[in-house]
Amino acid sequence: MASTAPFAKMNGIGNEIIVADMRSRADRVTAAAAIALNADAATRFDQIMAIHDARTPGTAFFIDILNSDGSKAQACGNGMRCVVQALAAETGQKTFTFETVAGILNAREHADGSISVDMGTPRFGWQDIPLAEEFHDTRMIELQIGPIDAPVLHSPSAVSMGNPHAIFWVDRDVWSYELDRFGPLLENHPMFPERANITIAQVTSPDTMVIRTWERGAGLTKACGSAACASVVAAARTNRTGRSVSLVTPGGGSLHVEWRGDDHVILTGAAEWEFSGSFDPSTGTWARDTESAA
Ligand SMILES: N[C@H](CCC[C@H](N)C(=O)O)C(=O)O
Repeated sequence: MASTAPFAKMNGIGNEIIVADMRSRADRVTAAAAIALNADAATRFDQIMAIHDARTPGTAFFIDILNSDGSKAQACGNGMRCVVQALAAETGQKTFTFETVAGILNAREHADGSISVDMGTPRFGWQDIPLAEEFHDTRMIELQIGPIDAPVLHSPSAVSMGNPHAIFWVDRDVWSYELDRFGPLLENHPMFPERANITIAQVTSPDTMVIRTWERGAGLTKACGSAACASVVAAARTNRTGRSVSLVTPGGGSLHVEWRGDDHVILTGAAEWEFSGSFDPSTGTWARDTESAA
């Protein structure tokens, strides 16, 4: 058995996050540990954000991201805010430079407690997302679900925010779609060789949007930060909104996304600590800290 590592159960406007402190150790959180933690109602999560020692000069930490099915994710905006809040509380520092498999990213905690994460630059090339077929223009790709002559969802925009996203535009309330039924089919559609995060988005004004996301490797979640970023970028690219948009997510929380003139996408929102404990990164066996809140 590996020695235990501290963790904090947190959430980013309802996106269920475990921040694991893997500093000063060489092992990684295993897929088996992720699956075991997710099987326990008390530690059920959408992503584990594992903080490792830096491996590149100029960065403070390397962050490894796991989905609840044990697979790896390249980006997790809501989880990054939880990491920032945990590290800011520990160190008093307000700005951080992280490395993930998708590259370097900067984040900052503001005086009001909200946190902004620079999610980097979006990519639109079909090979970058990736898609299985060549599409010259990924603002709208050919993909539909439901009856062939009356599809329920069709013609999504596709975007990479380091991870693959498809955004289906809808006119009706996002709750009126059976995302729990269509999500798994679309996530695993042959169009997406690395699977995809599936979002339905209703634009409500040039600077507001409501989204619901079926996450790759995690299923329906209360919020998905990279999907919020992908949705705003795709909405701006298709002239549905401007480049600065507030989003409402199923957790009831709100996120703000700005696609800056320098092409970087900035995600801003809250993060919340729930309880702390320690766990075995190889098996997922865990215990709550006795002084930790319920
Ligand atoms: N909840 C995350 C996204 C996780 C994406 C993950 N499901 C993937 O496999 O790409 C967020 O806030 O950005």
